[in-house]
Amino acid sequence: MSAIPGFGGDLNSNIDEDSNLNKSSVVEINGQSEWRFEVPFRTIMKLKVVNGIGEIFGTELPLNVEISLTGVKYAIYAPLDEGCKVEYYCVSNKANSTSTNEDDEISEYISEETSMNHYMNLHFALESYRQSISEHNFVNSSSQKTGPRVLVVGNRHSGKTSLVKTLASYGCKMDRSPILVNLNPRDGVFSVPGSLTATPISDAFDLESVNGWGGSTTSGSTFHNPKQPLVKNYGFTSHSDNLDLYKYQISKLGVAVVSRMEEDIAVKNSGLLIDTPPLSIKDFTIIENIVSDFEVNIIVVIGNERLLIDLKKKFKHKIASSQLDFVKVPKSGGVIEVDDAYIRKSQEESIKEYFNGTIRSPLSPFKTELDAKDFVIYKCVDSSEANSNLSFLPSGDSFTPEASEMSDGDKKEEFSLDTYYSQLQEPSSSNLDNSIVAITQLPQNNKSARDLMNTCVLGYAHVSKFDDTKSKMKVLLPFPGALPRNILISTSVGYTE
Ligand SMILES: Nc1ncnc2c1ncn2[C@@H]1O[C@H](COP(=O)(O)OP(=O)(O)OP(=O)(O)O)[C@@H](O)[C@H]1O
Repeated sequence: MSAIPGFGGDLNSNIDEDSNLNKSSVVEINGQSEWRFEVPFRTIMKLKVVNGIGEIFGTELPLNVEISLTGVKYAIYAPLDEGCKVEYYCVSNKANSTSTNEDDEISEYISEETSMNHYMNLHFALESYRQSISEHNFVNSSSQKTGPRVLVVGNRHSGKTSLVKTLASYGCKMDRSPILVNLNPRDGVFSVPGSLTATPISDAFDLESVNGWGGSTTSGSTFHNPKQPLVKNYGFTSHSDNLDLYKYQISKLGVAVVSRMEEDIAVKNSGLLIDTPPLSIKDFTIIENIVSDFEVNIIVVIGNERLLIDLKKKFKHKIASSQLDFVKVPKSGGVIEVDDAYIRKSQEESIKEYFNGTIRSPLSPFKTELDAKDFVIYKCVDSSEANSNLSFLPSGDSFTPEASEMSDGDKKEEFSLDTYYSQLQEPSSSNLDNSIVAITQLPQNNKSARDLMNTCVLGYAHVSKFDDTKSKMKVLLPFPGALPRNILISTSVGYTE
């Protein structure tokens, strides 16, 4: 099958085998040390563990199996005293040879100062909690309890995502299935950036995929067990772009997660691991909302004494009634302050992977042309934009659905959509070209604002081109077949082929 422009096609063909950047090298990692390395997007590192046990953020690397990594900042940790021996070489990545300004060279060093022992202790504390809950639930079927609901907070680049990933991997190794909740819309976790997801983790992560997460059920059969995320569309990559919508989607995700746990005893015993965007004490209302929406009972603060003390003061009533515990863990010296160019590039790569798959599991996305008139399209409202522009809007230019279009439920609650979504009255190339749109579960004839807010996302599509004269849009779908005539929500997440 020929490749769709910009979406790569057969990813193996991107490897330029002739241009070896490096001859094969060997790294010996002592026990409880970690080998930290950064691989630019222009380079593919092929590595294998040839002796001992090595793990990346808790996911054990298979012995003598070569894996390919590109655009990553990782550390291989050797948990056992025997240490671990790794062989690697690098080749250039043809697909990205011109798309970034980085060097081709990898950077790497071994560090004996790792925080992994703290993270492992935290894991064992959570595991003994899960064990006691499992035993309780086994004998008391009528009064079941829930495993640890852990919220990880910290500064920007403090290693929150890496810690959550490590705890989920270790939990999975002990046959647990914790739900990994990603509340950082900047990262696409089993989905595209701009979404908030909750995913039960019952299999290892796929280290070779973008950001080391892996495929979801949208990807069909994948190398690892596909994960099945519950996706709420937020539509922006920063949580502050529409705080009301962000909080709303968090609360809806919380309701869904809590009821998911009620239905599955293995998940209920295992609890939750919640990753967050960088939050400070100024964002206390967000933290408070997350704590109540997800019934959080353990807050892990990474390397920020001040935040820990401030949060303890704010939550003293919950601490006094033993509803909430705090744990402080140090920040790892290996955490890298990634720049905006790297973040944007990895967002693009995760969108590309969503449609095109990985090296091992390439997908066949489906391109089709659709008539925009056949669809009802909404757009997420950028509240920072709205706040500055609102006063200039002529009266009557409000995006609140017409009274006749609102359902009785909405009228009763005086629910207004205009802080969250506005309908695209005139879809055009200026507002749809190169954008990611969410396909909701909601049929077009549903006029309830509340239903629109509460809908889940079936998947995402990419509008590559909008023809203004014909009012037709060229759309890329992750699956073949007709796009359901459901309401679409255009996000502010862009992608250019
Ligand atoms: N021990 C380590 N060695 C090498 N790289 C690491 C290590 N720990 C984390 N990193 C890398 O540092 C970067 C930042 O880490 P991470 O994403 O976990 O931080 P974060 O606090 O979630 O960031 P943000 O605040 O931006 O959401 C990532 O690319 C991650 O892979």
